[in-house]
Amino acid sequence: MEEIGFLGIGIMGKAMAVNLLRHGFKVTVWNRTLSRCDELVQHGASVGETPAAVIKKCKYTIAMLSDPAAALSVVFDKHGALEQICGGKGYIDMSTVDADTSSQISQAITSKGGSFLEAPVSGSKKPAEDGQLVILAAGDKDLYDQVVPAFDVLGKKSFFLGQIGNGAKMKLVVNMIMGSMMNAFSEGIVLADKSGLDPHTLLDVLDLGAIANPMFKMKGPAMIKNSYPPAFPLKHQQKDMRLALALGDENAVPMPVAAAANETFKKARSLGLGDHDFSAVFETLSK
Ligand SMILES: NC(=O)C1=CN([C@@H]2O[C@H](COP(=O)(O)OP(=O)(O)OC[C@H]3O[C@@H](n4cnc5c(N)ncnc54)[C@H](OP(=O)(O)O)[C@@H]3O)[C@@H](O)[C@H]2O)C=CC1
Ligand SMILES: O=CCCC(=O)O
Repeated sequence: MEEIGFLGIGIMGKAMAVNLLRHGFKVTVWNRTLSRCDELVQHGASVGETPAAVIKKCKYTIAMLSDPAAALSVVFDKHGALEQICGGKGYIDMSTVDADTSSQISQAITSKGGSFLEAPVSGSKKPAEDGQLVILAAGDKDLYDQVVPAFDVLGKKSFFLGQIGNGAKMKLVVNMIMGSMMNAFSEGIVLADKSGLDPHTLLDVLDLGAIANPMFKMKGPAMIKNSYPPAFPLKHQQKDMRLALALGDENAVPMPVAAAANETFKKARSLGLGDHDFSAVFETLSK
């Protein structure tokens, strides 16, 4: 494959770009806080001074940015991706955003002759480091076929879900379920503890039953120790609950459980826990 551009070297972007470099891809990176690119240079990356400079250099550019405002800013602002996008170039936004944001970016890119894929991912820091993400792509099928070699490095499975918006919606549905589950899990740990049970035994019992899952297994022991090293920042989980609730609103789907979960994530943000892992929502219940 040609050289790949990578915009956004946060928790996920860094792990994904390093993974591409490890597998022999040439990668040019950009990050708003440019100094965060230094570590990538040590892994063999080149640095672009602006998103436009990266697009100019690379046939394909991936973006992995925090939220809709960031995704739009990197495309539309001065020295943004749109300034250099043209026929023959592909832009792949892997950030978690809503379908409307993705459509706006798609329309802008394609109106300049470029091709566009949205491709949000399921899986967190460790799966990103291990190339075990689940990729939820939608948009330009030709571009999808061209970037499969990169997706094969980044993920264990890619889905092509059809028209723009379907990847974004699938991702929001998955994260809405995850956020609600994290709240129920947190309540369960607190209930076990306060009613005189050993929370570690609860984890063992859960792990042997029908609701066993990697999230409970991975995060439970740290939560019991009130430790929340950020893999998936809580502020991003709350953003995803908010966007999923808006999708529910558009489609007249009642979501009382997700709405309650969103409130606890908001409460956690108000307590200054936004940059902790989303499992820190536990703090709102255990205090
Ligand atoms: N962490 C996870 O487990 C997962 C995260 N996601 C999604 O992936 C995306 C990235 O997440 P993650 O890496 O965890 O987040 P981080 O907060 O670690 O990184 C966010 C990135 O976005 C950049 N950014 C933020 N605002 C702007 C802006 N206005 N203009 C330009 N760049 C900006 C940051 O730059 P700077 O360094 O300058 O702040 C940074 O590169 C999010 O959409 C998240 O929901 C999806 C799956 C899993
Ligand atoms: O968007 C973040 C997803 C985190 C995960 O799937 O573990």
